Amino acid sequence: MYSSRHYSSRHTAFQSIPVVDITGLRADHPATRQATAANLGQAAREAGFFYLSGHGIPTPLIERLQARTRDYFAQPLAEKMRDYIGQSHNHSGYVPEGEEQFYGGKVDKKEAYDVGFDLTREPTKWPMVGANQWPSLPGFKEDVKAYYDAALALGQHLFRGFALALGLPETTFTDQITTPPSQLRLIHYPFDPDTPADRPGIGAHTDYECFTLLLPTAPGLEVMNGAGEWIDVPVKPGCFVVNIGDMMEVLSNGAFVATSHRVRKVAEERYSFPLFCSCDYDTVIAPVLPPAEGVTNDRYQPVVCGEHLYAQTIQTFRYLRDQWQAGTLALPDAARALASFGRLADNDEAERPHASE
Ligand SMILES: O=C(O)CCC(=O)C(=O)O
Ligand SMILES: [Fe+2]
Repeated sequence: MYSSRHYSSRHTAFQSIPVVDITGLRADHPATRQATAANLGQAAREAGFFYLSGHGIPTPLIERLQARTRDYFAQPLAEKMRDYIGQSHNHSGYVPEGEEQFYGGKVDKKEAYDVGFDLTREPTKWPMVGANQWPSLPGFKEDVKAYYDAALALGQHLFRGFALALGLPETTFTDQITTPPSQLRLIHYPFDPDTPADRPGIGAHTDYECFTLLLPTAPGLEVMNGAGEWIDVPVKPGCFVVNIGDMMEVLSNGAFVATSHRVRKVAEERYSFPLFCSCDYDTVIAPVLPPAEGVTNDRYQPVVCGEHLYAQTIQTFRYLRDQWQAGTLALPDAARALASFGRLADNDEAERPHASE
């Protein structure tokens, strides 16, 4: 879900992130939808990170998701490990602290439960799409699925908005989204005053997919602006946080840039719920526009959406990396080194890790 990288000089030196109300995306009148999409486009260009209001997801769905998540993580580790992600076929389940490791980074102080598009007619031909592993906790599956479905539908609205913002037919992306490898993570950042100050909740990274719809419960999230400064993203009641991911950067030929973000050591117990919105696994992601200003013609090469995601996941999740290093699992063709987007890719070649390391 993440690649690590620094900042993009194509963003402004914003000191807070903009708010975009997307109520107008549901309007019957095309001009209203277009005007709303223009606001989306501006936020995606200038910051790559914004609050989303007018999302339309009912509060009880969110409250039930949060309550189930609290109950789930309050269980003993041995109970949670019964649904360890390493025993699933579609990369779903419990992710204990230390399972994910990023290049050169400290181990994140977090645990998670990951679910994907719950495609129960198994087997599928895609490694990250299939039937989810669900814990036996009563109501968990129902409430998490209900939230997933609502958030995925919201994501489809945004995909239509981004298409308009890029000057494309409204259904350009949604035509390619039927069984996407879009993951919802339930993340728990435990509060532990003894954690060293430099051990983050999540180290700096960009997200791999097109965009992310995030619901946080407490402060701690920071985003890097175009001047390389870390800017606080406090919780804004009633709003989601949206950020542009790697695939949208490619699609827009650099007009929208995936934005680096991180979660610092938390000052209170924190939960957050990102839905990583992707196109279908086999979708070839290639620029749909001429290069943005300052972007060379060959900067963005076509990449198979799911392969990019899977390759990055193999390199960061211990259970997959072990299989890869043992030779029982191959990286997909599209494998790129981690951190191959944005400024790190432009300027810091020497820092970039390689898939073989
Ligand atoms: O917890 C958060 O607020 C951010 C999580 C995040 O960046 C991610 O999961 O990719
Ligand atoms: Fe992220």
